[in-house]
Amino acid sequence: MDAKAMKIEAARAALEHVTSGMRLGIGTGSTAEEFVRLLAVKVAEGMKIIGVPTSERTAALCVQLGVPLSTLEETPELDLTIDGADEVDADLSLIKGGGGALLREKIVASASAKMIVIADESKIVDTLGRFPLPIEVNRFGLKATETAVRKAAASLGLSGPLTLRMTGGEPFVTDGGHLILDASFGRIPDARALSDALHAIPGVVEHGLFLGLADLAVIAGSTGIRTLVPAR
Ligand SMILES: O=C(CO)[C@H](O)[C@H](O)COP(=O)(O)O
Repeated sequence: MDAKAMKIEAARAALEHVTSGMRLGIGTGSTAEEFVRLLAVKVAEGMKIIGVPTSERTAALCVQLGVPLSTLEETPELDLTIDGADEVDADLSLIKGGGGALLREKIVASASAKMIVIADESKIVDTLGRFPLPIEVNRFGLKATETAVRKAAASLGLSGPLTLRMTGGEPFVTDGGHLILDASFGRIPDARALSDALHAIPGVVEHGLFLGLADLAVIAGSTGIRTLVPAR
């Protein structure tokens, strides 16, 4: 099975957790997009759901495929969010934000009674940090925020390149109008401590550590699907 086929299988298995009447958070990224495609088929067959997308990109795909949408203003409490991840550990702590949607993804997941992560097995890690940690920052005071992030990381024994995410020669701008610093700190032994330290920096809008949010991971591998629950 190639990577795309694994993403489709993970999305298909997660779809079994969706029932008619649900208010659904809908993630961002290539795996989440496979989920949207399969969900659209169910909707066309009569399944009644209302979706809250985690990005403009996901919203556009849902509109194109006829998946009914709402907003968190209209629908502030959701039953289930299904989203991809860049890394998943045994506690179902995640790194997210490879697609730049981490802020809305975290808001939507936090508004949901349950979060299911869908991924192929390449995303499983022993310790978070192989994938650069996305940190969404305000444009104002970028250099000062960068310095503060370096100091916060250093206080936890972490260091490494902090790179402003670019696209087409310009800084990448999130749906919320912010910038992203990708932090290549390597292994993050205490993700909670790093999360707290980053949240204490005023210029940091949000970061891609999703701790205690995922309830179930549906992981597709060459030998089939396995589900993981948090080891915590
Ligand atoms: O967090 C995300 C977007 O902000 C994505 O869920 C994450 O990057 C995984 O994407 P993909 O399914 O394409 O590997």
